Amino acid sequence: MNPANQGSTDAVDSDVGGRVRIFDTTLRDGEQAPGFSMDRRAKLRMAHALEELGVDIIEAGFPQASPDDFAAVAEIARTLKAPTIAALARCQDVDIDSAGKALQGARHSRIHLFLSTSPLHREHKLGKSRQEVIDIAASAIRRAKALVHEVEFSAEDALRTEPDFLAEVFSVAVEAGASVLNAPDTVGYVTPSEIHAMFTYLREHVRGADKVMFSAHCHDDLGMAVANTLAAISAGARQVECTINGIGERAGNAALEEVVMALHTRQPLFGVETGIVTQRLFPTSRLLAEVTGQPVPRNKAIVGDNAFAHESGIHQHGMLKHRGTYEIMRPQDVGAKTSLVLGKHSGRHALRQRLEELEFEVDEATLDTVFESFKSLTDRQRSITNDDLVALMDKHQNPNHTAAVAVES
Ligand SMILES: CC(=O)SCCNC(=O)CCNC(=O)[C@H](O)C(C)(C)COP(=O)(O)OP(=O)(O)OC[C@H]1O[C@@H](n2cnc3c(N)ncnc32)[C@H](O)[C@@H]1OP(=O)(O)O
Ligand SMILES: CC(C)C(=O)C(=O)O
Repeated sequence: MNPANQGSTDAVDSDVGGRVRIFDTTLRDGEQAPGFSMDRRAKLRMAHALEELGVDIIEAGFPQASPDDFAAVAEIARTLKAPTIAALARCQDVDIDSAGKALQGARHSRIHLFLSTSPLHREHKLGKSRQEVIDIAASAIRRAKALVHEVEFSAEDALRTEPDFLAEVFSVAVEAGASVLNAPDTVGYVTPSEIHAMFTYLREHVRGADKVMFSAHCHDDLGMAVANTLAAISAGARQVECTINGIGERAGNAALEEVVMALHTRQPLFGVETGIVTQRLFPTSRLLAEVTGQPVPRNKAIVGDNAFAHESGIHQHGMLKHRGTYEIMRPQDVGAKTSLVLGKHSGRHALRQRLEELEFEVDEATLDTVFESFKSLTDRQRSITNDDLVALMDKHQNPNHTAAVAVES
């Protein structure tokens, strides 16, 4: 086993910074959302890409969900070398045994057990008392522990659970052998200050807290999944569960690329590192879009087409003087490129720069004239290509040339 991948070996201490483990659940929580399911072949392709990206743990699926998911987890477990491979299981023997079997070939294996702890879920979903929840969790952890290298226990709906009861469930989970304790915000309900307070409380009140790793798993129902994940890290979480492009149940999970680049870009603020090869973020995002057939929204942070694109003249002028005026990350650090898109909002500086790139010599008078034609064209056309510019210049230089007329019509 590679100690660097083992949850129990890295005691949590937010005050001294350290390494945050990236637990990718694109292939489990991500694929649970309508429209995102992946078959075994798609999962294997994504798993290889996630390994290249440098994630620490890949949650490959839920083996009890279907024969194909069992096969996908088993194949990923057999094939991948570096990351820990995790499989989800309810606290039921059938799920645990199935997960254990699927993970048999893995170099580093983890069963991820979950059981609801909030009053609402205890009463309406499980119909179990507090003590029954504790007993079921403990016996499931013991069973799982015999099958794999390590066990993660998730208290489903943790952030709506009474803190003292949650601390008790987690304390028993540690005694039973869990080495990672995940407190998910299952329904994306809390705010950053609330999740910070919960993780601080848990680290102070769980018996054996110093021997385990605390993990955050945040959903985006109120658009706070990434902010909440970062707040949990500030409170000592050293594993975070996230997905490529933020896909996942309902409004999704915390987007891996956003969490990682926030930690990277604001490193002095958070004082932690990840093992992510950030240059692989963009290609991995695009691969997911390809295998699921779900395009990435243009304005998506980090990996959307517009994340490093500038059309406004004032911004383009700033970018041409110093890219730091309008970009806080280097696009090449996430595997993307900057683009200055010419359109309705562009100004003379960007137009001149593009014309010079196209090897036109542009004096002020030419620029003024061509700029006027360019602006009229943008009222009819959303973006302007190099061919359009060549035609505009041709019309300017050869007013009687017929090819240029098409541009104006
Ligand atoms: C927060 C999360 O994301 S949890 C993960 C959710 N993901 C999924 O559900 C995807 C995969 N799921 C499936 O394919 C199916 O739900 C299966 C195969 C796991 C189970 O199917 P079924 O046996 O038909 O049960 P169904 O899904 O209708 O109901 C859930 C059952 O699990 C029980 N259950 C729910 N959570 C847990 C848990 N953590 N531990 C033990 N039992 C649980 C429910 O009480 C219910 O039990 P019941 O059948 O005795 O009433
Ligand atoms: C299984 C758990 C971690 C989960 O997905 C959730 O609570 O959202």
